[in-house]
Amino acid sequence: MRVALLGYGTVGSGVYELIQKNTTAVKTNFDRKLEVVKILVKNLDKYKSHEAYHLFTNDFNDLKNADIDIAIETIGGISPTGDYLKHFLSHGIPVITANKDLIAEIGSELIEIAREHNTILSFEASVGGGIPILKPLQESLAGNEIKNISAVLNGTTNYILTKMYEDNMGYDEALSLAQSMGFAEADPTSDVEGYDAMRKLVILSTIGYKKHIRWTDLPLEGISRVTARDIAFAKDENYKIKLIAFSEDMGDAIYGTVRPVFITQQSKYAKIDNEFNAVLVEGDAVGELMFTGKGAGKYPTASAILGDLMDIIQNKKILPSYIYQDEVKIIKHYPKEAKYVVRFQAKDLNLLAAKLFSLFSDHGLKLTLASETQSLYVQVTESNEKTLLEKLNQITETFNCNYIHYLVYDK
Ligand SMILES: NC(=O)C1=CN([C@@H]2O[C@H](COP(=O)(O)OP(=O)(O)OC[C@H]3O[C@@H](n4cnc5c(N)ncnc54)[C@H](OP(=O)(O)O)[C@@H]3O)[C@@H](O)[C@H]2O)C=CC1
Ligand SMILES: N[C@@H](CC=O)C(=O)O
Repeated sequence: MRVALLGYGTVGSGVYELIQKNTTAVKTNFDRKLEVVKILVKNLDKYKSHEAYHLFTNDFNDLKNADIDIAIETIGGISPTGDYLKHFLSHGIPVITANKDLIAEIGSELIEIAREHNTILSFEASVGGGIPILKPLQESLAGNEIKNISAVLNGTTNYILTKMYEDNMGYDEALSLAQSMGFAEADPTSDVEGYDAMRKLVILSTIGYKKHIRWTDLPLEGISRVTARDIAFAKDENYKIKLIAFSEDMGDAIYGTVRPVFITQQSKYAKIDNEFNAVLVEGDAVGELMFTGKGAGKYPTASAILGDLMDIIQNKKILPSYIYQDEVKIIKHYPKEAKYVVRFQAKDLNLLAAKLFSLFSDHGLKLTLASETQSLYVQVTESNEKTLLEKLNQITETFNCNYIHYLVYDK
């Protein structure tokens, strides 16, 4: 099996190493010779001293002209990657990718091309790093109606929040560390603003609910507005803050979001720290299942790619059930009763507190003053998020103040 590797960064180099490590086992177990024959990169000079420099190229035409059985894409982004993948698939060459941006954006189009040309597009590594989740969702859980999915899906932000919580590390230092360990995207805005987690949630939800969900349709908030003071408050109150992605099939509509939430120490996510991810799936037959493991990094991600590679070597021709049915209605605000933590920043905190009492006195109201940051933390229960926001917006108009509100997530 002649493999073309596109990209030789964190993930690509891991894939190369794992292929070298597994060639003998593949030969023994499947009677196939596995061989990387081309490696596409951007900057050829970086690889001059690599033992396999002769395989490297920065010209895609070299891959087009080579005799290739499988293409593995670890470049990232939409362009030119999308065109590269379309080229392979339309020539009947199976493709494995870790690229969630591409799958969330044009996954259905790519799968259609694969189907037309009787080939495969696999993307297990695009969600949850090393955690096998797409395959179980499509194959092992095929007899279930998936009710809801909730998850920690971004290693970088989970790492940052863990370091801020456990070690009082600053946001910038924690982000730099995550980048140096290869967890972050080329542009970490994708991580910290929640786009990466949202793309992954939409891939999971589209497969799980078999409904058309565009990643740009769902409300999202990243962690860039979470302050060190918020984390200290969470600690004082025995909570943690996590960037959680969750969606629920409500029959005629989908609720889905990525947002920083407060969780209790008893939450299923409380011990999912650093670059670890976790995906909690509820099926009507099986009930709740939780999948956990390293969601980012060189070898965990390469491990997921090797899993896809083994399927292709064994001639398993299962195309992901990334089926788009009719567009679904999206519910934008959390529709159920929940507890919230709201942080207000205002000049006159006493007046603000009086107003809060008048609006929320019978809603389990608890106020905590953080005078050093001129802020007030409010814990309150509301019947649904839309009602809460109406009240909060009424307050901001009256007091010319700003706020951030966190759902207290109860899983
Ligand atoms: N890092 C992680 O933990 C995970 C990453 N992913 C996904 O895997 C993919 C790769 O991520 P990662 O390995 O971290 O990225 P890196 O930035 O580490 O590596 C990207 C590689 O692609 C090459 N490249 C970039 N642009 C081009 C281009 N136009 N033509 C040819 N080669 C190009 C780079 O070449 P050069 O070396 O010359 O610069 C580099 O080798 C992304 O889609 C990412 O979202 C998925 C799961 C986890
Ligand atoms: N940047 C991503 C990498 C894996 O998908 C993350 O931090 O999770």
